[in-house]
Amino acid sequence: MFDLLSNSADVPVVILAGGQSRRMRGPDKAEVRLGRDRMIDLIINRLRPQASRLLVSGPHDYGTGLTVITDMPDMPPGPVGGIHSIAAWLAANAPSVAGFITTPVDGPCVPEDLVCKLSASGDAAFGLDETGDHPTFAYWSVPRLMALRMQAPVSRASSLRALLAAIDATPVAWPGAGQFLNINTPEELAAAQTLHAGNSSSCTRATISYSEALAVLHAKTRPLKPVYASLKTVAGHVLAADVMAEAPAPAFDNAAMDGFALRAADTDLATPATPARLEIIGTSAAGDEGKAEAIGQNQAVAIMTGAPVPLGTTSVIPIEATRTEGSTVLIETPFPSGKNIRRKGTDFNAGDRLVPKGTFVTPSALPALAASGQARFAVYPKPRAFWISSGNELVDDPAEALAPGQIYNSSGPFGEAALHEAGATCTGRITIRDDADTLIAALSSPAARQSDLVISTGAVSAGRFDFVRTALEAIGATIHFHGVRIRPGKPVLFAQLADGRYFAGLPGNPSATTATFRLFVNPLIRALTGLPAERPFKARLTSEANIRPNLTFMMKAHLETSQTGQLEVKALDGQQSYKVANMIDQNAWILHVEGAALPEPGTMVDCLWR
Ligand SMILES: Nc1nc2c(c(=O)[nH]1)N[C@H]1C(S)=C(S)[C@@H](COP(=O)(O)OP(=O)(O)OC[C@H]3O[C@@H](n4cnc5c(N)ncnc54)[C@H](O)[C@@H]3O)O[C@H]1N2
Ligand code: MOO
Ligand SMILES: [Mg+2]
Repeated sequence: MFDLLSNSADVPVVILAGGQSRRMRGPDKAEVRLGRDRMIDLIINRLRPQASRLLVSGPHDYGTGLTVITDMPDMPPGPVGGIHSIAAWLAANAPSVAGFITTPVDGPCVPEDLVCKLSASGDAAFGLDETGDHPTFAYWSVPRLMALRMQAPVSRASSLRALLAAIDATPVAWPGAGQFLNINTPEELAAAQTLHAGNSSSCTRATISYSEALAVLHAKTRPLKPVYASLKTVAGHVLAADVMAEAPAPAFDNAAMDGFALRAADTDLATPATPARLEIIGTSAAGDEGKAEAIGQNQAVAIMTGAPVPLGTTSVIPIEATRTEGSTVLIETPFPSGKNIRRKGTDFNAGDRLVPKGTFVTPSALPALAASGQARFAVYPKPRAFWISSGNELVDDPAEALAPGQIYNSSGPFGEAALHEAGATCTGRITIRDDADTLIAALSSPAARQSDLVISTGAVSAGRFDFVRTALEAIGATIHFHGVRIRPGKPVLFAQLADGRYFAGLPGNPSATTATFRLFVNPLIRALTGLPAERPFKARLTSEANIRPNLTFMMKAHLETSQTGQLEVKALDGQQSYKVANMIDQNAWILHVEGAALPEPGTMVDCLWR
């Protein structure tokens, strides 16, 4: 159940599903399918990235789990009654909500920036494009609607257009045509099927915030299916199950020093003039079975570090504190009891949880894993990633001289190394020309098919040859987000191919690539391997940071420890995303999240490791 009062800044979006579908001569439009999906589900998918509160105005929730607002009994049937009913419901159930957005259930191409644009344009607004006005795509003011209903009863004849005029709604223009498409007739349904199967490049880009995008990414990502690793291969993986100890460690009482196992009481009266004289009755070395003879009065066993202590031993005296004469050991001062014996089970016991699930296995975890006695460990596999650099201008071979217009592919090599560092394996890397068919072919190559995630660079922005989205849509991928309010890297895209592979479309400018890799691919790899989201750390800013409000900034930065051990960070000169030279000095990012106070030199700022 969602809480309408949790954040009054979020505008609720209500899907209008109450109308009859007379012209379609048939089923409820919410249930009509475009491709495999019901219209209502398509709309919900499209609205999710831009709206945190979705509701349905209609007879029921269509199995979506959304809250349903039904029309008030005293309202005339039709959309106007529906709008008044929503306003009254919100006024009663969510008094802090000032307005709401509506979108019709038969409008599957709803603009991805609908909520952002409509809610930014005053108290009441509606969509307009080259085909005219679209009163079902509108932002409605709750107080104005309530006031209107006080003035006069709602008339059966009134229209949405008249209602918008009565609350002084203003038009908000979208370029082109098609996003406000309404499916009213079988012909329009057929047209929409074509649009759905092909491209929807007419849709403008959503720009959601960094935190919203990260939330979408986390919501869409499931950890990979665990596999088993051996002691030899487990390092670098995340454990998918607790590792329990088979047996206690130490497995037996053993010596912590090279020397003699003895009974401390035999040394009680020792002095340099009258040393204790103990008979050496045997030897116990590491690896021995521990069957050395029990020690009796005035006896000792020569013993090595790690060797089992014989029965009767109360201490192990280091060899340096003794003198030997033939088969006798001489001890000149009393030696205390209980010294230098490592007792069975004092490290861990059988059945102890030695290493918890979710641990990233570093070399320092290996001693415990090895000591556990387990032969195999359930781990999340390293995500397999396929890297595609797109660009007609790109040259991979450094031996090749650049022709006019060409550049060296600078982010391809970065990709392979960064994937490795982030805990993934790179199943392949190719460079392709700027062309949708080539991308589609690359995605179905064997190496790409074997991967859990595909990363492309370039061709996700607004240029004529920026084909990534169109290509993905043509092969039935689901675009989870495209366009995030970040700098650099705003055009970044995150999607899932029809077979479930994740797809990150990183913008082509080199530091937009590295920044979006850090902001989204690193978290994706963490999520695929069951690791929790990473938290930034703080460092003192020692430079200016040229940051504007209303955007999340990733600044190339250099981090170091000051004389006093304080972490200090400076933004590098040349933040422009085409510049690569300063990345040599980059070992961190300054992460300024949209909405936070603008950082001044000397203040603490959030940082991410390189
Ligand atoms: N009208 C608009 N233009 C641009 C926008 C926008 O919103 N509206 N966004 C800008 C931003 S921000 C970025 S970032 C870039 C992203 O562009 P694309 O992802 O479409 O990438 P391309 O157009 O293919 O290339 C951009 C740039 O990067 C160079 N590049 C590409 N790949 C590599 C590589 N592997 N190694 C080195 N350099 C590479 C490419 O040559 C271009 O110079 O779009 C802006 N434009
Ligand atoms: O991501 Mo772009 O200009 O922000 O490079
Ligand atoms: Mg481009």
